[in-house]
Amino acid sequence: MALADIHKLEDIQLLVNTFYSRVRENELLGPLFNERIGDRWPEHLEKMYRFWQTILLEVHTYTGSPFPPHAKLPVSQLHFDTWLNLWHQTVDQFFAGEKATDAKWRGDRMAEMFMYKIEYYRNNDAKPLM
Ligand code: HEM
Repeated sequence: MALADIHKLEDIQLLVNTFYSRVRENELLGPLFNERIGDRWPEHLEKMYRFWQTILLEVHTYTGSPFPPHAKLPVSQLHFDTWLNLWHQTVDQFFAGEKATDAKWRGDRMAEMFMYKIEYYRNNDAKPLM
């Protein structure tokens, strides 16, 4: 059966829940997330539904600043590649279409931007404003 595209909040929830359950089990990424998030996983997942709902469904429920929690993470390109592999795999497992393609493209762009900014702040002793 052909896969449907991402249309509604329940689709985002399936995507986000499956993705983060894989992240938590991942050897490289799991400890990084679990150590920081601890017992706040329900809140993190809720926030990520809002983030992706805002980007993909244009329902503007996310009002945070995505970058600051990443600014000082001890991560390299390998962490972002691992994150992106899991994200692409999870999107492709459940969905196909314009929104699914956009979800992967947005993930790529955000990862690229985060890695760039992380390196910039590492090399320049400056503080991120947003
Ligand atoms: C190596 C890859 C990544 C790691 C290790 C990582 C880790 C984290 C951690 C630890 C938090 C903070 C949770 C908390 O303490 O509340 C967070 C928040 C968040 N992450 Fe990531 N992340 C990664 C990649 C990404 C990418 C590629 C995106 C976007 C596509 C993203 C979007 C977000 C957003 C929107 C938040 C919530 C920010 C807020 O508080 O409003 N992350 N991430």
